[in-house]
Amino acid sequence: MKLLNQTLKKIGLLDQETMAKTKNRVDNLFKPLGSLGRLEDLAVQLAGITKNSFPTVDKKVIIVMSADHGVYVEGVAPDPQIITALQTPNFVKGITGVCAFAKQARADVVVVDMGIASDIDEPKVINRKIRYGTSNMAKGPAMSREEAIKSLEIGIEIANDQIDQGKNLLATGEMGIGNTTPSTAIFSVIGHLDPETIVGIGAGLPIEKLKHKASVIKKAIAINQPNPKDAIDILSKVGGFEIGGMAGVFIGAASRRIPIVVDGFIATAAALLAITIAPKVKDFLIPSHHTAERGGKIAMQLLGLTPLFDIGLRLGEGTGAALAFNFVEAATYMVKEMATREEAGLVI
Ligand SMILES: O=C(O)c1ccc[n+]([C@@H]2O[C@H](COP(=O)([O-])O)[C@@H](O)[C@H]2O)c1
Ligand SMILES: Cc1cc2nc[nH]c2cc1C
Repeated sequence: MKLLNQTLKKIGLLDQETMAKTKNRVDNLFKPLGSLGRLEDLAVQLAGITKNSFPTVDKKVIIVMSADHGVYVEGVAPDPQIITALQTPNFVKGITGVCAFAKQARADVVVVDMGIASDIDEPKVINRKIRYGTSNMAKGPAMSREEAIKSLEIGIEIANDQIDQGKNLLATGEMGIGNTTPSTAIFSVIGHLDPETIVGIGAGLPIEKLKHKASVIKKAIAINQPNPKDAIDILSKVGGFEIGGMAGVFIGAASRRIPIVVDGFIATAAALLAITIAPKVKDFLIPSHHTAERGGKIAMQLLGLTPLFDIGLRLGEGTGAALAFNFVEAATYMVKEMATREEAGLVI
């Protein structure tokens, strides 16, 4: 709890002066006013985060967190649970979806075992296993409050390690068979929503099983009664180890004034927990895409952010975040490389 509290105390506000200076430069670039759309907003946000009108975001990393879920036994996911353990080493081998896009974006991928249900025989996967999967949230809390805090603090430590190594743009991704179920529970609790109105197919659950998935989520909420105002309570009762880890990464990045990209449905649930713990974290978040998962649009509304693009992604892993890195870096090139009217010698 000490690391979490110390980190929360360090989170500041966006620097309004640098933002105003950058907005002025962007408005004076030789182009029609506002014609570079969201890239202009990104440039101003990055200036506010870094207190620098000309920030560099060339050292990028996607932190992929893996874990398993006790609620899997309720039949809420289409794939064998072992896929979490099988796919996780593939992230360090460079052969997954997120690795392909990270390579294109010149980003590192760091992989963390937060609580996979079996041991991972791959030394490059960082072993921060809290437990061999959460407990079944349809029967009781997914984890203890201590474990929830531990997951947040591991996320903070991983973010700090990466930033200490020089990373200046972070993102989170995840892998966890069944994790759209706790994510939907988190949105339902914080948004006071009936799970049936937002539940989706996840990695491809047959439509006829959706009602069952919603009923499992409803049962988990009814049994555990998470307090919608206490994100640590929600995380412990209906969350997951990788979800807590990602929430910790968001908090850690914000405390160091490092921009951080939010990926899809599960990462959005983690970001929502992070801003429920510390509302100031929101200013440091950059949402990548609208996931095609059914509740995705509502999830983003709960977070209060508008993603950069909507191209039907629903893989997770950090794939959307890796693509978004290109937009974020482009915004910094726009400010640096384009000339203002004055710099271009124009007097009209
Ligand atoms: O990020 C998303 O928007 C997303 C949407 C649906 C599924 N996923 C991925 O699919 C897995 C979870 O799906 P499920 O059906 O097992 O709950 C997990 O490994 C996620 O990375 C990810
Ligand atoms: C193959 C596979 C890859 C994934 N990557 C993220 N979630 C996933 C789920 C499955 C099933």
